[in-house]
Amino acid sequence: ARRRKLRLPPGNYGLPFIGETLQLISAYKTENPEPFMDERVGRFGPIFTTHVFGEATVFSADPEANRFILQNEGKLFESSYPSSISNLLGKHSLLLMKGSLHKRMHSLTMSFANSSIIKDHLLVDIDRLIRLNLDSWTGHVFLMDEAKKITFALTMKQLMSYDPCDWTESLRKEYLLVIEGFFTIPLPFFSTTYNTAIKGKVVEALRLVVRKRREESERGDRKNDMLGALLDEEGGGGGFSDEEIVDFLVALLVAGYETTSTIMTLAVKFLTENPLALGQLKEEQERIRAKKGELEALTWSDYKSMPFTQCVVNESLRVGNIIGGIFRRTTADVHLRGYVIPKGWKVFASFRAVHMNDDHFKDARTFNPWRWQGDGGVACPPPGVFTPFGGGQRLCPGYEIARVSISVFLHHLVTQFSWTPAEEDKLLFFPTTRTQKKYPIYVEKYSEMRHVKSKERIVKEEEEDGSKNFGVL
Ligand code: HEM
Repeated sequence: ARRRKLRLPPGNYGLPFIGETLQLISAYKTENPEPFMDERVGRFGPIFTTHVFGEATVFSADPEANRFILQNEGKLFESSYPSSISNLLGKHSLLLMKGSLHKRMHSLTMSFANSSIIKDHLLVDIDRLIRLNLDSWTGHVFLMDEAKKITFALTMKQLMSYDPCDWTESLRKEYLLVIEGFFTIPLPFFSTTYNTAIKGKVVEALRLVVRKRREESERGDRKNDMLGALLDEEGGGGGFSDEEIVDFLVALLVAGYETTSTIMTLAVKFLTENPLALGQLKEEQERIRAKKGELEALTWSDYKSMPFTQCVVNESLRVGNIIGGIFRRTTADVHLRGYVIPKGWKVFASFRAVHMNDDHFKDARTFNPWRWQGDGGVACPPPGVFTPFGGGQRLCPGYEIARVSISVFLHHLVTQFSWTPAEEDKLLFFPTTRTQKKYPIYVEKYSEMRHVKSKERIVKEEEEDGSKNFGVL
């Protein structure tokens, strides 16, 4: 038999140094970034080589290869983030940890956010905090901004037991500066020092929280949140410094903030554009609400009886591609689907390319939640085909919390409000997936439509409320 010569995947390196970076970026700045992958997959096949962000990189648009990459984390591959992202996250974040420390901390985070914990106590707060946010909606709302407030409130509660207050709101504003500063730099992969300066304030605020909680914990006062778990972990032989704990918390905040809030926004956008799907989801949610009192919180069994909503969440994750793929570096020569990738090379497993491929999802580029309807539940595609939360040792520890938060949000939104888009808004994918105008909508609350009040009553209430509304000005 002829010996097959092992070789690098075929591809183009583009211009010296910048390679094909500009082509990649300009594709992702449009509503339809697919051609960048399509052209290369068409010419070279689903595994090809390119040169982006200063380095030769093997791209995979192949579900089996993606699965192999995810499953061999820590063996043949390790996660590899550009220095700008490492700076943003801090080196003690879960995303940047490696080896046995990563294993231990990943499972600690997973166990903190697993379904029995959500069922047990996180769900009540998720329900309450989402409702609290929606209570303030009137008239014109930027959905993306509200979704971000919600996500921040949920995360602050889950990480360190803080309810929304002036302090959390000012922390959120500082935090926004960090994140927005980071993502408005045109080439985030090259930026370095800018973020560290503003990040300082967020870090400083959290350091005070950690110090206080450490004292409380030493006095035996323990709280049942992520920070509590990190402080307790010390007993397990770890002994994290305040610095390490703060880094760890900030990275959880970063990882969950944009992702969850963007999916909330996109799900609403997709539903608005698909009245049939919205109608079916609304019917499902109204059926659940009809069995409960108006103010009663959703329970785990309510959450488990929303199959169509789960189809909508899946489909929003599939089409939204919040995390388009993951970067890795080979730690040995890797044989992959007939090619060899040398040790030390960069690899990008594109989830987006698989999610948007007609071979794996019929009419992949249309939003169709019904495609997820399986026999008696939500369909489950073959391994490597649907990976919005990654997989393997770095599977997103927030995946269940994210799904629950989005579902609870959709429940309260559709049972309490009707809405119309205030402006046309479109999707962009660079530097992150988002809508251009933060998805502005006009909302109307059903309860206000149902119980039409008498005019005198409204005038009287306004008089009573007057001092409250204007007192602060
Ligand atoms: C829709 C929402 C979300 C999406 C689409 C998402 C997606 C992902 C993906 C694809 C990864 C894998 C990264 C890799 O392999 O390099 C990941 C990791 C991670 N996610 Fe999420 N995520 C979401 C929400 C959250 C939330 C709410 C949290 C916070 C609890 C969170 C925390 C993390 C952390 C800490 C990691 C790093 C895990 C590790 O490296 O071991 N994510 N996420």
